[in-house]
Amino acid sequence: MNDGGLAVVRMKPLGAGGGGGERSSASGAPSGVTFSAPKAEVTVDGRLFSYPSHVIAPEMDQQALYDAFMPVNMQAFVDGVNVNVIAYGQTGSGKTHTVFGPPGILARAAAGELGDGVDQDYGLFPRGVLGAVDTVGKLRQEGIAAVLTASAVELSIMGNEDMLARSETAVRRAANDGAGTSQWSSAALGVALDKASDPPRLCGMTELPLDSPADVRLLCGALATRNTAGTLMNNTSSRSHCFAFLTLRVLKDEAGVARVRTSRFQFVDLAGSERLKDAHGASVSWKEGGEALNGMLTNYSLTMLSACVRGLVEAKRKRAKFSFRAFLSDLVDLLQESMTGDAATACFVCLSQAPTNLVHSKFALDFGEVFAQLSAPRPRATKPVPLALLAKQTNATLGEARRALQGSKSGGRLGSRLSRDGG
Ligand SMILES: Nc1ncnc2c1ncn2[C@@H]1O[C@H](COP(=O)(O)OP(=O)(O)OP(=O)(O)O)[C@@H](O)[C@H]1O
Repeated sequence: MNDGGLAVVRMKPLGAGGGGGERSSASGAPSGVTFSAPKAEVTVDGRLFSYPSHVIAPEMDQQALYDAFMPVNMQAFVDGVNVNVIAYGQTGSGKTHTVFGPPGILARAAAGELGDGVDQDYGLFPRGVLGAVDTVGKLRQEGIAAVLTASAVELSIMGNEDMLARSETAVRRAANDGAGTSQWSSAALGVALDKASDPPRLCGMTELPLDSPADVRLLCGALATRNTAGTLMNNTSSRSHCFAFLTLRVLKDEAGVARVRTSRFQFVDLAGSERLKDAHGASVSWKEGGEALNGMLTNYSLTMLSACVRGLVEAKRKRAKFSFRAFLSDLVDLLQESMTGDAATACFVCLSQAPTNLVHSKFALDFGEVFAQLSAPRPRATKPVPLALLAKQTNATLGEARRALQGSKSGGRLGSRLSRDGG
């Protein structure tokens, strides 16, 4: 495994659960989906897809998946390269399972039920977090100054939500300390996209320093607040795109100048692509209307992503100019580095074998096919920034934040472990 996993298809086990389309597979109906892991091929409804670099058989467990694809990407991250791990696929096909684990696992981890080590059901992210914490500990033992932080953001129609700030509000509310009684609003916890930075970055989100098992539990608790809802296709369907970030800052001495190199690892659990009729039924009631609208707009951002990838591949073929500016979607901006090849990238197309899902399965494989034609990754380590400059910028940001908070009702009280990210 040395390409990091640019075009991987992961087959969901027949009848693995989740409701909806899987029921028919569980009952043993002919599925119309065949695959060969050794040949890395999938056939859906008679159409052969032979582009995948790997086809993951349903019996491959979470540990084996991590071992096959993640060490090379984790090493790149530690070496200063930005990395994106993306799960794409129709609703209920196993994206959240791949990135985070089965339903409820993060809440159990947050409650301390799973201990401080790697649980067998953990997906790529919790495993990556524990691996990164371990690595940073080793760097520190070698005398290298390194800081690892985590952030988590949901991209939804209500705006981009800071999951750590939201969960802290929830914790305060539960503790009934009187500080967090208001409902969430995007104005209070929203995270903006800074398009001026290169590449575009989310800013204004909480960064949680990861130093101890308690920090990892806090992070799991924040991710467990993911916005999910039951649909006809998945009992616990994620209704948003979820970005979980690890940021690593390492202090280096270069020719007598102290510099900080920053690399970012984005774990991306995309919301499911779905046909509204399949997910919500032919007649959507008022009660379900909000969810259906959410699904429609989520599909819109996925369509935008797909159009961008296709446009870029076509522009490269014709040697024409291409600009990301036309695509009005934070999702596109945040994944830009994967499209240009500047970030190390693993893309997992998750696939259901259920006969009722054949059309969706073909859509998902179509996306993977185009994505696989993007530039081969040629990731470079990010450029270290002088520590003095970073300190100046951070102080300026803190000053602005203080001024903005002056007079605000809450006084900007945040938990002692949380700090606001300046960008
Ligand atoms: N490889 C797998 N092994 C075992 N169970 C799986 C696997 N993939 C998915 N499942 C199970 O199938 C169900 C649906 O999966 P999951 O919620 O991850 O789908 P999803 O693609 O994230 O859906 P949505 O887009 O609707 O959020 C879950 O119960 C999950 O644990």
